[in-house]
Amino acid sequence: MSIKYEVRSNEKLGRYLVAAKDLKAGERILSDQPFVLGPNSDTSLVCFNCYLPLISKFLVCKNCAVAPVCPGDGCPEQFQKWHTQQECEFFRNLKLNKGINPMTMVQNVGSLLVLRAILKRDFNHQEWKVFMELETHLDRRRGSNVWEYYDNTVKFIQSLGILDNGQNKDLVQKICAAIDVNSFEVRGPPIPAIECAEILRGVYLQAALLAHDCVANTHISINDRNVLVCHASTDIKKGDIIYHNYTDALKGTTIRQQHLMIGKYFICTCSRCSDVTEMGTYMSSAICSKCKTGYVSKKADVWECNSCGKETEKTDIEHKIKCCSEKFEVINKKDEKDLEEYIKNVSLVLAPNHYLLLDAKQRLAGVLRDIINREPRPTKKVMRRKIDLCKEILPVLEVLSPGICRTKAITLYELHATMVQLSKKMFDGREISASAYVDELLNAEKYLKRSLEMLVIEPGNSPEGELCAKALEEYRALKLSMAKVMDAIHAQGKSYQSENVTEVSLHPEVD
Ligand SMILES: C[S@@+](CC[C@H](N)C(=O)[O-])C[C@H]1O[C@@H](n2cnc3c(N)ncnc32)[C@H](O)[C@@H]1O
Repeated sequence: MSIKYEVRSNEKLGRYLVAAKDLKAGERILSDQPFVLGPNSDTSLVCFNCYLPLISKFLVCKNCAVAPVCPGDGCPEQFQKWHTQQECEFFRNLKLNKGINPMTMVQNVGSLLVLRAILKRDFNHQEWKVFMELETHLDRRRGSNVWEYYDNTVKFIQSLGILDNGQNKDLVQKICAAIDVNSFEVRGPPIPAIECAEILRGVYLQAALLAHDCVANTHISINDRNVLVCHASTDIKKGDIIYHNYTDALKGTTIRQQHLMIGKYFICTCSRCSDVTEMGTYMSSAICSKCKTGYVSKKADVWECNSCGKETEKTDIEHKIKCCSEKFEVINKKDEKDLEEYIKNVSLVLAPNHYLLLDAKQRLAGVLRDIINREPRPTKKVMRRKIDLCKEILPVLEVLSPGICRTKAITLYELHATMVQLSKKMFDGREISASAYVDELLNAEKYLKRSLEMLVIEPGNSPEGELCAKALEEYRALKLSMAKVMDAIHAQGKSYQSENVTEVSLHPEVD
């Protein structure tokens, strides 16, 4: 494989990756095995071998008699195993020499990742050296709350007697810092029956060098063997910096910056962070209380309307946003009515793409999807509402996550699915002609194809990979439906003529 990236370094970013050649959207840039993978520092008990949660009971590894592992038939075969022979031997010696017992491990599961990183020192010296060179911001952490927070981990590791005499607790703090600053969130194995997973953290030594931008040009996926693959999400020119977004693209600038400062110790100065309109989305703005049409956005210490120019005291606007945010915390986010009510009220105060509204709209689209899938005869009103919500969310995603984006792919898929269902219902009810039905299916096909273009790079065995397989099936079914309707049109001696209707969600609401 030709070289896709080079490592550079500068004062501002430290080390970072640049494209060594022109890269096309969807092109694979790198693939990386985890240097270390494990549970979060505040996790509840997980199996040391496969990372499934251990809820009520567990066994201990037969060989070392220390590591807590899955009860019953043991860890499911298909999951990767992390309690290595070397670790097992290490625990066995600890038990023999220091009388360590399984309860010590149960109580310190949050320090397992750090322990596993230290054990790498003896078994993979080269990788350990690279790990130790990662950015840690140790001086910024020294004496802070996070330093204190990891005191328990320091004490636990010291109690195991694995640090050489000359090594002080700074080494453990450095490992904690290297993990905090450089790790990626990794989905643990799917928990049987409840279809969700523990969130783990993994350090990937190549991917750790990716610099951050709030509008990234890469797409990261991690498969069920925990291999990280980084694709270009847009075309990247040779010499351009390869960026990953360390934070959530669907949050406003203040929240993203807080997250980056607390976890990664820098102030982001990207084009989105430097633009009060957040690239024209007005994602953190409120509606102007004077002219009622403009959006007020934060400009240094005041908030200014983009239409009438009125300046509003920072405290006034920030109080309003805080109220909307607190209200969002307490509503039932699985309830259609609560979400609709919230959207209605908050739309009077905040700009239409405000991140709180977008969050509420995404959740409402999910609730409506469940209703549509559950009900034997979902109403057209519900389907139209879901279509409208997807169409409101997509343009924002298009701006903030250009090119390949997981949320966009899922939203496009959902949009297509509901368009197909709604147009079928209307055609079956003789509310639209066969040609209008074909028009609708063609529109849905466009969304589905765009979704598929993004989903194909997802690992086959991930939830998105499974969605890709489903979307492919639906693509075939859609083609078949269109062919059948066309045949029916021809059988009547007519030909298909596009009616160029606007998409069905905009038709008058008749149920
Ligand atoms: C995951 S590491 C990236 C690799 C790191 N530059 C190195 O040399 O090891 C994250 C750190 O890189 C730096 N960094 C990444 N993106 C940045 C950006 N957009 N602005 C400033 N610093 C950034 C910060 O120091 C951050 O804590």
